[in-house]
Amino acid sequence: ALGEKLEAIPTAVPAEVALGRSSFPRGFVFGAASAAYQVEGAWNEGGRGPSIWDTFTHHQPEKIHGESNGDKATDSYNKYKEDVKLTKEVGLDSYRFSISWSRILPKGTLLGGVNPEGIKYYNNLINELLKNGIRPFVTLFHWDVPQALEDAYGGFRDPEIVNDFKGFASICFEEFGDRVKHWITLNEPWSFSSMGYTFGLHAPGRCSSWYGCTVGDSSTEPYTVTHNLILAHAEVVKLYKEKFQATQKGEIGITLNSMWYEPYSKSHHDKEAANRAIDFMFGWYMDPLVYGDYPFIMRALVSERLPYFTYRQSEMIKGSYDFIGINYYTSRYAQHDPFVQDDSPDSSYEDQYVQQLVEKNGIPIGPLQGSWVNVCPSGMKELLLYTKKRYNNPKIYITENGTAEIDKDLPLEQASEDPHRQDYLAVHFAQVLEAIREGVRVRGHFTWSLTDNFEWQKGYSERFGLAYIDYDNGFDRHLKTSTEWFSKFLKS
Ligand SMILES: OC[C@@H]1[C@@H](O)[C@H](O)[C@@H](O)c2nnnn21
Repeated sequence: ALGEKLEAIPTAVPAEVALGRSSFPRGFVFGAASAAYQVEGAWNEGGRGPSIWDTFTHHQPEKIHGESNGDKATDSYNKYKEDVKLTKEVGLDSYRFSISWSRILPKGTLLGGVNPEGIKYYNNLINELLKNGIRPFVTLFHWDVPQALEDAYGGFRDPEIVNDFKGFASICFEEFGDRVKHWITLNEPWSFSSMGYTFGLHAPGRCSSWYGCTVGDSSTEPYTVTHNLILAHAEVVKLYKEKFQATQKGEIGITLNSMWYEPYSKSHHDKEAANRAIDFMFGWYMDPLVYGDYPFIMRALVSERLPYFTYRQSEMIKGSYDFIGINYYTSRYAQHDPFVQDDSPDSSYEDQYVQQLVEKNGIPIGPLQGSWVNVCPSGMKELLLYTKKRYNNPKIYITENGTAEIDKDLPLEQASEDPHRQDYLAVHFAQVLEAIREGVRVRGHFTWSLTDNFEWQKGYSERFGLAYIDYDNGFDRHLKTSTEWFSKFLKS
């Protein structure tokens, strides 16, 4: 079938792959994505209050490549019209972006006051998109907790944040819901809780001392933070469905990231390890959303460190989505990591007893692009089929999928050449199409990212954009060569 043929040559897909958009179901949405802290800049302009990412990059600069930060990012706060123009030039249907919580509520709470300049900025962005026939897909939370809430009660470590997240969401639904019809509550709760609280590599930079942090506990905080994220998500969905959906007629969901896991060997133990790996990354969230509680294997292995939902909470969480957003980039081998006698609970990562490997017998699971994207298109299809089978075939948007190149300070001409991105997208489109033909209800695909941007702990060293940002020359935007193919694909 189409998928196999393309997958057989994952990095040399001919550009004329007959995979035009017309192969996809009518109405399938092709978009590109971004996130507030990674693109806006203007960190202390227009009334914006600080977020934990401003604090993290300013106070722990050594944790970020080149000690860089998102103070200016790609200056999208001032250049958003250029970004909308790029989206239109490529021929995309939709632009996924996130709203900066502390730009709308500088103190994080409704009581702290709404920032009118923040409301104005997002109205301008939404109106510019609609004027150009581009559909806004809006993420409410893409990791940028207002610092004021971190100071007041520890952010997502405290259930009080559920009410403040509801307050933020209610303002967004009221102010933008007449034009925004696709809402995502959270982006990647796994990344926020694991990178921020297990490994301490992302804001707020908390983890156990043996992971190198001065504050935090990798064995408990990721579970507490995840618990409050899930409750915050479900309360906001309840708010939208009770107060806004009937009149605004939009849809609301959540974005979860997951790798796909292949057993390292055919052994029973490694097959079990692959199941644990997907449960500790994807099931951690999908099981509560579909079945009302965490995966059994997590209950068994994490035990008293895994919080409980009340019956009412469980009922509220179950089915709290119109769609599931899936962010897929790459896959890993899963190898059983045996129990040892004096095992102490280290972290939400060690709790799964899985070695996640990139290579088997010295051969990578897929050719490496950027610093961590091993091109493994079959993993996209496997994850989609798994979601269909295990979680009652939900409506799905691929809310992120893309690849990167390491910044080599090349001249503009060379830096804009990205045949690897053309190959990457073509083979992943093929896998999505295969999954759709096997009954998976995929309704759209968003490429990460529209432009190069602030890549978190990697700073500006890794470029994921369809458009190149020339940080040395006025932050000019230049579409990369892959978009020549992408535009043809979207028109054919
Ligand atoms: O690393 C590239 C991108 C980040 O830039 C996004 O902010 C994040 O949602 C994500 N998840 N997986 N990969 N990504």
